[in-house]
Amino acid sequence: MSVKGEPIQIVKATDNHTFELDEERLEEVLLRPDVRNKKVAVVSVAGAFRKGKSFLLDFFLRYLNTGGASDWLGSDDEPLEGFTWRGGSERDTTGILLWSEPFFCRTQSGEEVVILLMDTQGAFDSESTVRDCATIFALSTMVSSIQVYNLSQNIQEDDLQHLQLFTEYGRLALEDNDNISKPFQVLQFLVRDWSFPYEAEYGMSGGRKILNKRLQMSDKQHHELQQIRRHISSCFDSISCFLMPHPGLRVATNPHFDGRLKDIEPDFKEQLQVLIPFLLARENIVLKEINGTQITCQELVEYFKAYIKIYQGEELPEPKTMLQATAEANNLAAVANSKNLYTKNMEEICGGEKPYIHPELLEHEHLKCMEQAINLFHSTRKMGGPEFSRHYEEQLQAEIATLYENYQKHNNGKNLFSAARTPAVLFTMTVAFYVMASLFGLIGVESLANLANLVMVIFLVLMLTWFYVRYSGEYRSLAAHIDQLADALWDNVLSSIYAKLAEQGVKHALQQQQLKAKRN
Ligand SMILES: Nc1nc2c(ncn2[C@@H]2O[C@H](COP(=O)(O)OP(=O)(O)OP(=O)(O)O)[C@@H](O)[C@H]2O)c(=O)[nH]1
Ligand SMILES: [Mg+2]
Repeated sequence: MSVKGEPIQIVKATDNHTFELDEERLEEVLLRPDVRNKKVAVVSVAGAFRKGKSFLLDFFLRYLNTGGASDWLGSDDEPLEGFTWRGGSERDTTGILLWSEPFFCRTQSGEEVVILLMDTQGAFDSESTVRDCATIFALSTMVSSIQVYNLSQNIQEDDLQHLQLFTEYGRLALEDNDNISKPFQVLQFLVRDWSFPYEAEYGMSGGRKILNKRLQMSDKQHHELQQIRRHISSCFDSISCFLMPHPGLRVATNPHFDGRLKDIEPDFKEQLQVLIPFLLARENIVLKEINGTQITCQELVEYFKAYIKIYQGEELPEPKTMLQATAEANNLAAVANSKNLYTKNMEEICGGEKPYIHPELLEHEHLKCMEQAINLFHSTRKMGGPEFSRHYEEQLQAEIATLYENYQKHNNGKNLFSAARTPAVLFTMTVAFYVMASLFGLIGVESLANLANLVMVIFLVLMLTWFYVRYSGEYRSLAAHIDQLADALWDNVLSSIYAKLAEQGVKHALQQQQLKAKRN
């Protein structure tokens, strides 16, 4: 008996690694008048590519299609149809698919609800980025009430690591992340081709045994292992595991196998009859809840639209491969270390308590410290290779440039003359005119001596006024005018005289340094 309906692609992968929601087709299914106001259960199967996800979903279809009748598994000679599945090593399913026919079922309270089946793109194929895989897994976990995590042969630590990464990507997208209620509902680990029934028997109880072992936490465990386990438990309301036997070599290797029951090992069929009712029987089905409230099909459409928008936007951080993330962390740590070395060396030269140093000398020291910092960056072992590190070296140089700018400003602030430039200029002018007045007096040119005296008094008065304004905080605009006058005098007259004197000083200091270096 063939199943009514067809798989419809509701989430499509585009060429530039983004996903698009086919709202029209989604609404065709979920906004049907007999469906839209009913509560909904969404069962999704996700995991690595080529591991029999679509194949399994077709048995889910058979079960729901017959309403769970005792002979739901079908006859021996019937090919398995529904979500497309096939043999081979290349990926098949892409994006997210939904079965076009919703299934109705009456819960124990007598309410009629809708069950939807969802097939997903397999993770870790050679065409998908980490972000693609994380998006599909996160999206399907967010909209489903039961997420079947399909694994091959065992639950390995890397399976848990990926689960952690993907669920974190999902949790990040949920706005009401209060960290108290768990963001997702049922997680069903499904281990395919379990080959150690003598250790843990097929089915639920063996699954529980393995799951307890894998998710067990102990004080002796490394912090990293504990953290993964804590994270996974904090994401799902309920977690269980089921161990599936191998379906037989004809299923796994025969290119002409079309899903007929007679080609499938009896153990596999037996366990299908345990697993599927456990997930889909009306007394077990879990309805989709968001923030603790059961939602209808119509509401699910809105959530779907909102969630996909988040993944299309730029606001979420990009999930990376392990090497990329580690290399990034290594390089950032090396940048921070090198920057610290620069700061430490520069602090010794021109830090808070150190006296003013001439700008040219400061630049000389800055270049020396920067070279040391960059050498340290080069000599630190980092993952990712030189190409990858180049970008971080540029970042280091930019950060050092900013630090240097601040040191320059700080150093200038320490220059007594620039801090007290106005009084110094006024004082210099007062003294200069006093000397001039005395000289003119000495050679008997009284009129010029009087003029110089007058100018000296004016400068003296300006200086006293400036001091008064600075002390009292009154007439501040007057002080600003005096500052302007002093600046003009400094720029046009005094600075060139001072610069000549300073140049001589710096030359002398550099010569001394070179001599010292030669002697050493
Ligand atoms: N070893 C093994 N093979 C299986 C099992 N179930 C199905 N297969 C075979 O695995 C192959 C792939 O099945 P699909 O259902 O297309 O796999 P999929 O996970 O949907 O693959 P993608 O859509 O590419 O992600 C088929 O040849 C199936 O016959 C199983 O439990 N164990
Ligand atoms: Mg598939």
